[in-house]
Amino acid sequence: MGMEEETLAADGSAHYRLRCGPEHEGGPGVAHGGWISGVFVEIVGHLAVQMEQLAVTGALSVTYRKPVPINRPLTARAWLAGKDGGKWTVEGSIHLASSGTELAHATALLVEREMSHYTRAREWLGREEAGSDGTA
Ligand SMILES: CCCCCCCCCCCCCC(=O)SCCNC(=O)CCNC(=O)[C@H](O)C(C)(C)COP(=O)(O)OP(=O)(O)OC[C@H]1O[C@@H](n2cnc3c(N)ncnc32)[C@H](O)[C@@H]1OP(=O)(O)O
Repeated sequence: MGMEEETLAADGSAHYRLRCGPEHEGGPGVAHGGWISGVFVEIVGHLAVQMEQLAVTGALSVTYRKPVPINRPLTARAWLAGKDGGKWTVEGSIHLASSGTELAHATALLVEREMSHYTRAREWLGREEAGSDGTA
């Protein structure tokens, strides 16, 4: 996703240097919105990894404030905004490195899981496909 460096701050927030390459161009000189969302999924998810907790993204809301330029140094941050049992609210932002201006902001709901999540997912897929006649 164009991540070049990650640092963890003492307050637990994660800070990144990154850049959007031309392969993710969504309009002349600017990033595709899917790349921006993908960066957020990665950085909010990685915050849980850093805290040694397996969690999946249940919901992600992105506000695209300004076009994100390709081929320019960017910075990003992710931080824990709240926790309610096994549900985490994690926020993220992407900034133009030269000015610090916020270009996009995200709020994500992460849901804690055990590794059995993936076994159940495979079992669920098996049931779905067994019930399908293949014409869907
Ligand atoms: C440079 C370094 C870079 C490093 C990069 C490394 C990358 C590493 C990082 C990469 C990271 C990649 C990460 C990825 O890409 S994860 C991939 C994308 N996400 C998924 O595939 C998840 C698919 N969805 C599910 O599996 C289920 O729907 C989940 C598990 C999310 C919930 O299933 P379920 O509902 O059966 O779970 P529960 O019954 O235990 O519910 C628990 C609680 O959560 C509440 N709830 C659930 N969903 C929502 C919702 N949408 N809004 C509001 N609330 C919601 C729910 O009401 C309940 O609340 P409460 O009743 O307890 O109050």
